Amino acid sequence: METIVMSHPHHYKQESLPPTILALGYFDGIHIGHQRVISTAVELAEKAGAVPAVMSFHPHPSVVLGRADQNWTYITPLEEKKKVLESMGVKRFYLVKFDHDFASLSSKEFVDQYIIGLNVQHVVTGFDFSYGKYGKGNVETLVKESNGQFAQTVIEKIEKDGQKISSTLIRQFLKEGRVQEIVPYLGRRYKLNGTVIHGDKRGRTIGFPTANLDTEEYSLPKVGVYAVEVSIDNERYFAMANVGYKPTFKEDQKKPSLEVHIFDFHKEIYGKTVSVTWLKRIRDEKKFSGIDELIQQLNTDKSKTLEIIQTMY
Ligand SMILES: Cc1cc2nc3c(=O)[nH]c(=O)nc-3n(C[C@H](O)[C@H](O)[C@H](O)COP(=O)(O)O)c2cc1C
Ligand SMILES: Nc1ncnc2c1ncn2[C@@H]1O[C@H](COP(=O)(O)OP(=O)(O)OP(=O)(O)O)[C@@H](O)[C@H]1O
Repeated sequence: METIVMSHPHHYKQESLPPTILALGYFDGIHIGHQRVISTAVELAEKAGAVPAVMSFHPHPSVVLGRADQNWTYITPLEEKKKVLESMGVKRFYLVKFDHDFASLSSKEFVDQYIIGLNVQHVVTGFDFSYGKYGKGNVETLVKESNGQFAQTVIEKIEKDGQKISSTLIRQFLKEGRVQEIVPYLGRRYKLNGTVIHGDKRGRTIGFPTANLDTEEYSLPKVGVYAVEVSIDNERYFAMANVGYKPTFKEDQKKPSLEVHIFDFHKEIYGKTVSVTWLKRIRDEKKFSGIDELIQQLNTDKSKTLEIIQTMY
């Protein structure tokens, strides 16, 4: 998949571009609704002998327009999003730099400057796609504003249990620690990558060594303890994870951290990438009155995790 970065002001025009079918949207998570939009573009492109492409925006508009706090995180940060798109058969990824200049373009200017020059035959969006200043452009205006230069397919609302499947809903599930319930919305288990960093080296002294992970722009589920599966160098292991502040030992940690205790694993992995797949939430994080109490709880957590894993695999 080729990535083409588009920053403002933009006048991408190349006569030699092959006919393109373009799916449009932010697509954080690439959930079941997004998958329908994108796979429709891929299928249409296959039939027409055209190139399947996606246009997306970065960073998230909420960050740039100041609607989110400073610690905005993603379900699929950019690199993860690219991998998922590639696996779906997308061949071109138009990545628009989202900034104030871009956000102030009228809907017509967006179509003229960003889409018309790409030899787009057909656009695919969801029913509630909006674009341009104040989000004024919508599925009714898109083809009109191109003067009929491309065809359009609008995907109807994809719902589950009466709710629109959306990035917002999946974020809400993460916030509530409902990692298991995410699966039918996201279409897969929630997974994130982290780099192993140095912790306080206390875990090994209590018989539960942990890999402390820097998860950068990924969203963490609610503070607490979880059964997880991890993957390191393409090998899979079972593990239990703690998202939190380690209140038994620390009083001043500002942001929750993620650490995993991997069962039957003793390798040195500092600096490596660990991917964590979230299976089920076990309990809240607690402040224990001493190390022995914590150890006892960790043994219980381990039994519980193994039980959960047995019922799942
Ligand atoms: C499965 C699991 C559950 C944990 N639960 C708690 C907890 O409830 N309260 C707490 O203060 N720390 C908890 N911890 C964090 C431990 O305090 C931490 O692993 C230990 O202090 C080692 O930290 P270090 O890796 O920074 O050396 C938990 C860790 C794991 C792996
Ligand atoms: N459940 C859905 N059914 C059909 N189309 C959808 C669905 N969710 C998103 N889309 C479409 O996918 C594209 C990307 O949408 P967007 O990234 O805004 O997703 P979203 O999940 O609705 O996000 P948010 O929760 O942040 O509003 C848009 O064209 C949108 O209309």
